[in-house]
Amino acid sequence: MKFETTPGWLPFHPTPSKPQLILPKGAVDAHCHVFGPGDKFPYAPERKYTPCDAPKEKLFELRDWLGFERNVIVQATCHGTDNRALVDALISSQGKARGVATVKHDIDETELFALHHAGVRGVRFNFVKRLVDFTPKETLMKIAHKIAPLGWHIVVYFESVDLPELWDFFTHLPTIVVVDHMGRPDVSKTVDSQEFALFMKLMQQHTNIWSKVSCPERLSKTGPKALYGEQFAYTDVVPFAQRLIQDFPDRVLFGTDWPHPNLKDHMPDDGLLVDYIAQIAPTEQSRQRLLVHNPMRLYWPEEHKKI
Ligand SMILES: O=C(O)/C=C(\CC(=O)C(=O)O)C(=O)O
Repeated sequence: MKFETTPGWLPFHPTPSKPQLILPKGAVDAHCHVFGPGDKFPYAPERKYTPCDAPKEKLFELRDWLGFERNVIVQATCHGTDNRALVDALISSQGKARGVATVKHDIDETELFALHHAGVRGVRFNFVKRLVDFTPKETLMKIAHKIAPLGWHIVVYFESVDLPELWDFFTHLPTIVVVDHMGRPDVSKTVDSQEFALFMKLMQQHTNIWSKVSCPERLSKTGPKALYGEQFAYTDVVPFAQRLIQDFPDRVLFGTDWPHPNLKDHMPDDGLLVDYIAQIAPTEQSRQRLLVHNPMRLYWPEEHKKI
């Protein structure tokens, strides 16, 4: 099937620069997506946007160019609960990718085992209203209890203003919970604002909750943008990521978010996004934890034990 992208869709950067930052050996890009290609893996009828194709080959090329060794591929809402593109990418990665799927509450054991076998290690619950229709919390809790025995975790994506309402649900989940993009703070408020303090409290009180310190390009209001060689991009987001890395060094992950769906303003140079990591994790030790130790513990525990 042929798909028209959402009007104004920004395609991923065609020629990312080579990062100046040399990533540690074994670095994991812990948040990225594959889209389609639509003629092989059609986009879901219930989707809220139609992206440009971003196939596995491009993702793996980018992984090698940027200096990552592995990917965690996260199911995006444009593919709904059809995980075929994700599974195909995981299988062709030859063990270098693990996945986070989106599943229906009535998924059976055989389907779950097949996903596990392909490399899926978690499910994603998306609460961002522009991206998904509402699913009752009881339904999500049912899924949570179904996947918990597999040792999987749950990735949650929400807007910071919705955290108070979601608090009880999150804190009753039976697995590790990974929050996408720092819970999307409003970075025009300070890192000490009530809003971010609530997120910090969530992390302090619940040691099963982790955070991705990803997506400065989505959260930044004042830039500067990761374009044209900028080595100090998105400075308004840096204090938020720094605070999380400092206070919870063993529960943070970083991902590029390639191919950056739904950006309206600009498309970052992924090489410069990698250089951004030097601002939030300035020491080799902090980068080792953020990019190797933590994601390996969560996604490749069997190998992590050997490191
Ligand atoms: O890529 C991301 O993490 C963020 C997205 C897309 C998304 O999450 C999805 O479609 O599932 C966004 O904010 O539009």
